[in-house]
Amino acid sequence: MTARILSGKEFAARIKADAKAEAEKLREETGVMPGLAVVIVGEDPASQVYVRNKHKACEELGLHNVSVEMPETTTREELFAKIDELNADPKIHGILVQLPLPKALQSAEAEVLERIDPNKDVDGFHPVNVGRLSNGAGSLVPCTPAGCIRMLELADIPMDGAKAVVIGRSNIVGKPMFNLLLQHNATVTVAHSHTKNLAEITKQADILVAAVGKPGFVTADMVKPGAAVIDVGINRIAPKKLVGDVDFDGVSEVAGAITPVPGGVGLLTVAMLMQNVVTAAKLQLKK
Ligand SMILES: Nc1nc(=O)c2c([nH]1)NC[C@@H]1CN(c3ccc(C(=O)N[C@@H](CCC(=O)O)C(=O)O)cc3)C=[N+]21
Ligand SMILES: [Mg+2]
Repeated sequence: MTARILSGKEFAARIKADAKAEAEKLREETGVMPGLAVVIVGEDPASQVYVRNKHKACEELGLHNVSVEMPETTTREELFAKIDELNADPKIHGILVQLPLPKALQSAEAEVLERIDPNKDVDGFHPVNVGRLSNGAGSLVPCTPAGCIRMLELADIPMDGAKAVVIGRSNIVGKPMFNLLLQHNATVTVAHSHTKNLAEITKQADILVAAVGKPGFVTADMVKPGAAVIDVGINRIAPKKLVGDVDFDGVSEVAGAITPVPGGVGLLTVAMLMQNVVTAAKLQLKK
């Protein structure tokens, strides 16, 4: 069997088209065009692809967008002041502070994320939005997991009653993915680096999500025949070679559906960010 390839390009195009229509309607009705600010502190080369793709997507949708570049030596207070300024800026509806922060600011990461107005938090990382998601009332949900769920819906892959296994328990992917799959009535297991007999668990999954950060970690022997395998890994193994957490060639012989890297989940992440900017603009107009 050869798996159906779930094209990030195709699903991202649908998510962006919906967000674009919503943004245009909002502008007609209120005169407001949603706007995004991306704050980048220092120069992390891995972040640059993402920032470039985000910028292109904003242009494609006609969204207002600004990049705020701050030096590596930025202090916690300077970053707070910038966030306060963006929180107060009526043209900016979404604020994203690119992670990881430089070493000197990493201990302040939680404070930085909490400084962002929760209704402008298009990453969905603010504790208020984490709580809303956990309570089932999330509107600004982390882009990567939200994009994966939207793709499963668009691809008609059933979540209701399915057994889902998420490998990885990060705040950015694993935990919000758990909450979203649960809300869609999947039976969800979260596995991680301390999990025993991992393959025994992953082999039960109808939906297997890999968010580990290790190239080729998920191999064919860990996958149930016919399963949907979502590869969230972004591992740069050479300057121009990006691979996921899934051994794509081996696993695509066993799985029913699989996302490639590149061209998979990364594109969904950017598309869902666009949707979150529009959603954030609506949240602010309601106030
Ligand atoms: N506050 C914050 N929010 C984030 O969402 C965030 C972040 N910080 N820091 C970095 C990571 C990484 N990330 C990516 C998203 C899309 C692609 C992407 O567009 N990938 C394409 C292109 C890959 C390529 O050609 O290199 C693909 O997979 O096909 C990559 C990486 C978002 N992140
Ligand atoms: Mg992918």
